Amino acid sequence: MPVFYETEIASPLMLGTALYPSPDVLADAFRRSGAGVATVSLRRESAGGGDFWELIRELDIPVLPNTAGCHSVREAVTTAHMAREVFDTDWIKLEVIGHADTLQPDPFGLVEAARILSEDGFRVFPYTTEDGVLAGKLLDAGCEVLMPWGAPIGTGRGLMNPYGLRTLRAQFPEVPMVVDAGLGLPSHAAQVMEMGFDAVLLNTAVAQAGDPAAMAEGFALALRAGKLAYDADPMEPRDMAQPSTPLMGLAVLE
Ligand SMILES: CC(=O)[C@@H](O)[C@H](O)COP(=O)(O)O
Repeated sequence: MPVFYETEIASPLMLGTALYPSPDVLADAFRRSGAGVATVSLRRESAGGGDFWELIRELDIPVLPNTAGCHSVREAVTTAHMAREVFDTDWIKLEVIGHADTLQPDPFGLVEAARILSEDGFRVFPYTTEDGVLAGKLLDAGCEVLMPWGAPIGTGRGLMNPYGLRTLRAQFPEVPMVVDAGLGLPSHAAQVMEMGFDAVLLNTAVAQAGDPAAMAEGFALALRAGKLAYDADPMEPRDMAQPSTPLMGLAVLE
């Protein structure tokens, strides 16, 4: 199972806690999928109050607070400090949004905030793009985990740039990596694991499904299938057809 900052988590499924139709549905989705980490937003916690925190505590899994909605380094750093106090963890999923429409990360702000927070003892999980140069800068800034995007948050489009993600995975084979955001279907999660990534983080695809608990379980099964396939050393695709049935014993027609 994936290890992040010396902590092994019970499942490669990291699940967000926003957008569910009710707290009971949220709890069902977590239980049925056996998700390994719950991501929470400080803003959500502020709005939901003590009941929400109680619900998360009852899940009894590690909590990864995030700086969702932060558009500047200052805002993200301040939010991370507040989250550390509220959730009593030094883990922080760092989002510094650079574009209001696409919610694309701001690479410059992200690196700066990652450095400030790492120096202050945070264990940073940066939400980033699949850019390998940016990844190297984040590692230099103190990050020991990377969270490249699959597609923009909330789109459910699956992997926009599989080639870029594969390249990133190959460039830093020892770094734990979580593909975060934009996944819409369990098959997208299987694809991530087949590429050798360690985990996925998703929210909208489960929370907005007609049956969130069933969809969460579907993702959990797909992650397992993808990981099994990756570990089983899959065949290389080839261009030319090659018969899978031996030709020996074939009838000869004159
Ligand atoms: C929950 C959380 O952290 C989101 O910001 C995350 O990026 C998930 O994205 P999707 O909602 O697209 O799965």
